[in-house]
Amino acid sequence: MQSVEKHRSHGGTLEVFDHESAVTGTTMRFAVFLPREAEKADVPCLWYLSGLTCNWSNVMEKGGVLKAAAARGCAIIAPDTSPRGEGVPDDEAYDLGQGAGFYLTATQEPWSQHFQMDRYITEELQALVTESFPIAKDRQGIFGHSMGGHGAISLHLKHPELYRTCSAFAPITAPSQCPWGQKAFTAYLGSDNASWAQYDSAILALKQPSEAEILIDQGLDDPFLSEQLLHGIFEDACQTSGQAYALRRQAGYDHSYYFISTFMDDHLRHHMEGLTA
Ligand SMILES: N[C@@H](CCC(=O)N[C@@H](CSC=O)C(=O)NCC(=O)O)C(=O)O
Repeated sequence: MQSVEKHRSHGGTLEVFDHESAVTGTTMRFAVFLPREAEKADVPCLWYLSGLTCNWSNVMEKGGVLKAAAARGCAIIAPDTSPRGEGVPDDEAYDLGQGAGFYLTATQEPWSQHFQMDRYITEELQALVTESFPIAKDRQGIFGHSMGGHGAISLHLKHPELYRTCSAFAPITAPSQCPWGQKAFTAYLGSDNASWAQYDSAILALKQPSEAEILIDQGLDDPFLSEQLLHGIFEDACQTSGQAYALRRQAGYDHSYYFISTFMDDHLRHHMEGLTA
């Protein structure tokens, strides 16, 4: 693991690392924010999964997460959204390939060799960061935005003991039924959509609800709302299964980091209340 940049921020430290991933077969980059409390004790940790086209920097630079995490004594881990580099397949479109890993294990060529983002995050990066940093393994949560909101909700529902708390900003909640998800799942998983259910948050919420309350903020002026995000399908699934959720419809807000940063502190509070209960 190699440090590529390090900054003091809000009394804590933001550091960016490269490491060789055996799971993706590439060099992967991620960022860690440690609050000042981490100098003396293990701290709770939130995993933030970003959306299409993003890497570690979007939330750290524009999300308002450093100030919020420092105020609550919480670590933040921001992985990349896909493997990258020469030899890694890509697509001309922004919503497939590099920057668009969809937090799943691809089974189809040419993607399957490198695109293993769920195992990378839940197994390899999990082991690396909990061995390397003062993180309380039993106080971890997960959140994310858009494609990363899909990742956060699906990984929480599949690993509720690991990620005890969950929230999302404008998540893709029913990827099997929206154009972004259908395109990615067809490419990565194949056209037989039986395998898609394991990565679909609405289906997971219906079939294997968790004991946590999932907080979602959704801007009502989000240009992707009606076609891609489909929170009504997720809400119906939660109501049927009993999955606890709080869906906050935010008038006037769009899909951007101006929206995310507005509600970031609410999400940190949601997680910290859940992790300290
Ligand atoms: N710019 C692209 C659209 C990509 C986009 O809007 N990405 C969002 C996430 S969308 C769902 O996962 C994002 O977070 N962008 C980065 C940012 O800093 O805002 C296009 O070509 O239309």
